[in-house]
Amino acid sequence: MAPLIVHADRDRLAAGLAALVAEDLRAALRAKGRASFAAPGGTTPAAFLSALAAAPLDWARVSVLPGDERWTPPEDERSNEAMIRRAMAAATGARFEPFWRAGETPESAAPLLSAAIAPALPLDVAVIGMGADMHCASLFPGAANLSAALAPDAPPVAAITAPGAVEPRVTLTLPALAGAGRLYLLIAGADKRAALRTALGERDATVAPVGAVLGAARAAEVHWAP
Ligand SMILES: O=C(O)[C@H](O)[C@@H](O)[C@H](O)[C@H](O)COP(=O)(O)O
Repeated sequence: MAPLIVHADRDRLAAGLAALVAEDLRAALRAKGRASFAAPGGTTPAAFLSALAAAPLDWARVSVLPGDERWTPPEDERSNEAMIRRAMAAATGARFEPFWRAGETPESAAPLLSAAIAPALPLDVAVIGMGADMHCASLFPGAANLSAALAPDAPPVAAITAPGAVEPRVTLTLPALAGAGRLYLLIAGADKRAALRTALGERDATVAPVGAVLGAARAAEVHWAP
């Protein structure tokens, strides 16, 4: 069971998790001379990512990739790549490895991306968000291809589209996320804490993908603030 760390407020959540992740990345740099970090999408993580980017790190040796991407160009405000680059602008020299590929579909890009990120695996750190529907990354309940993306032998990146989604997506799969040296779930608000409680009691991985990912993780923590 992943421990739940409760922070007094969202500022302390962002700062506290950033300090932990920065130390994880420094440890990887000391051990291997390089590090890899999968950043969360959505709206919650911007403060965390900005605080992390301000940490004194040799960012030129850190690969930063999105945990998932809405399949839209980085010029689009919905792009996770754009949000991550903006929030992490202070991480001078960080090696961003975006998922968006012009001229490709999620289906055609996924195997290319699996091959491209292979040298960065296992990830040193992955941080994911969660929706009230118990998805994480783009592992959405009810999505076509979800079971394949949750399989222990899934390739690192899969194409996946949530029912009624604005756009198709690509996502890191369960083995890529769970195989990270450190996996952190970053959530805020009472609704998500309640959804997490439900997810931890749900045995069907396709109903609660976040529960399956946390349950399979090498080392996971949940960080939450009201
Ligand atoms: O592209 C996305 O939005 C992410 O894939 C998604 O998993 C996100 O992390 C959660 O939905 C939480 O999003 P919020 O932080 O906006 O609530």
